Amino acid sequence: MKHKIVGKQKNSKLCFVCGMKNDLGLKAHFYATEGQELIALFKPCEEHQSYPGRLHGGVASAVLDETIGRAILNKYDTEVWGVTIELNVKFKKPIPLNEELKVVGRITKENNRIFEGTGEIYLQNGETAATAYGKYFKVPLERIADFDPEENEWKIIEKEDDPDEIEI
Ligand SMILES: CCCCCCCCCCCCCCCC(=O)SCCNC(=O)CCNC(=O)[C@H](O)C(C)(C)COP(=O)(O)OP(=O)(O)OC[C@H]1O[C@@H](n2cnc3c(N)ncnc32)[C@H](O)[C@@H]1OP(=O)(O)O
Repeated sequence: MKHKIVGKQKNSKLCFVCGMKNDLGLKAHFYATEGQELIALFKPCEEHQSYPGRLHGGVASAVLDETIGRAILNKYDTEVWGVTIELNVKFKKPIPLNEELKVVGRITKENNRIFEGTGEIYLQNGETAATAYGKYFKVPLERIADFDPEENEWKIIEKEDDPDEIEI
């Protein structure tokens, strides 16, 4: 299925998943789709392994968590932030290193205190490697972190190969 991309989310400086200056991080890029989903693209490397050649399940969980947690920004931009209070991940296939992976996340339920969502990691052959359900507590950003957007380099990072559509 082709997903039309309607926008790109911002990256940060040091977040493990989206920090562009975190040398051990995933440096994932996040694209909002026409269908109100969010797609993360990232390429794990050797430092992200568990068994040799296999992505660590905790790292897979981290990227699923952030993709679902960021999907709320498609709707509210930066007005609503959440902290994860529950994450349930199912690992269905080994996830390889050194190849680009796609993660899709979406919000499935929301009220004034929490939001919930689901997500999946897809292998290059289209198989679903992991699925997740996450629950998030809405917290104002100033209660989550002492966050200065400039200091934390919170900005859109444009790449020459930013996609107009993503096929999964
Ligand atoms: C510009 C910025 C750039 C940023 C840079 C880039 C980053 C962009 C990332 C964005 C995407 C994010 C994706 C990753 C997000 C994380 O990784 S966040 C890190 C992991 N999570 C956490 O640290 C959360 C830790 N927990 C807490 O801080 C506190 O438990 C909470 C959630 C704030 C709640 O605490 P509280 O305000 O003191 O409230 P409390 O009375 O304890 O609970 C309130 C209610 O929630 C319920 N509750 C609390 N915990 C739970 C639970 N685990 N399960 C079920 N119910 C619960 C309680 O039972 C209570 O219910 P009621 O009794 O009122 O009915």
